Amino acid sequence: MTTILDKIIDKKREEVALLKQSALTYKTDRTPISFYDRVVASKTIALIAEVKRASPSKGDINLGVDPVEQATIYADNGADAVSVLTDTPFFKGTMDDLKAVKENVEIPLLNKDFIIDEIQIDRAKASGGDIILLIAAALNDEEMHRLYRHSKEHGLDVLVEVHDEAEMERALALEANIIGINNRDLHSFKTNLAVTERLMSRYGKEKAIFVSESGIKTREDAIRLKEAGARALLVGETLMLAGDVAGAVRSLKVEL
Ligand SMILES: O=C(O)c1ccccc1NCC(=O)[C@H](O)[C@H](O)COP(=O)(O)O
Repeated sequence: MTTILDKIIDKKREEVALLKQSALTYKTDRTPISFYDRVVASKTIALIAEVKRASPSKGDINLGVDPVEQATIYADNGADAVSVLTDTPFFKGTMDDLKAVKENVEIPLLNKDFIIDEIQIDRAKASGGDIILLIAAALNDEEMHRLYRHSKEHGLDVLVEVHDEAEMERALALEANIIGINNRDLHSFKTNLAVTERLMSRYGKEKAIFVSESGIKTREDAIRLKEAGARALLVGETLMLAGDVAGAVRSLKVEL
């Protein structure tokens, strides 16, 4: 059965083909900021706070958001990284959002996109990204290894995202040091924090930093995921819809 991810990746292939045809090159000598080091040093659960205008599961979430204003509130209230969704067709984000946030915020930035080719990694780094995302469900082993190596050679952190045991085994075989467990089912779009609990109980917490992703709403959720062994949380919709964004960020930063 075709998932939304298959549709997104089909569109991404067109985007990558156009990028490769263009005369643009993505060279930069900047040194990315380490998210991994920040998490290891942190005494609280780390928070990756996301700028997310829209999504396939929810449609429009917050189209009027100013990414710089939102990211500044995140950073000023204790977020450890900002995730900027740069996919346009499905999430209504842009690479310009990432560049603008980079100019104004000093914590690490995750270029949240659907990476299938090295050129997107080079573009991410040149546009201010410090972390890139590799989604196990979208890549075969050869692609994951090649793209992981390319990112590491360029000094970037890599968040390797998994949904189930089989993908977790592949991420661990890669020796990924940051693994995201996505609580969102790609078929039904339903989120279930028990996915993190199930995978964390099966795989040793020592092998990587585990980030619980999607469907996180409250401080109680953060405590539950910390108790399951997660060292970091990735939160989008809850923060994009919060009346008090600063308070929402602070409430998720639970002590380890
Ligand atoms: O959010 C979606 O609808 C979605 C659908 C298909 C693939 C990816 C999707 N989201 C990307 C993400 O990983 C989330 O934006 C991120 O984990 C934050 O989730 P949330 O806090 O539930 O907004």
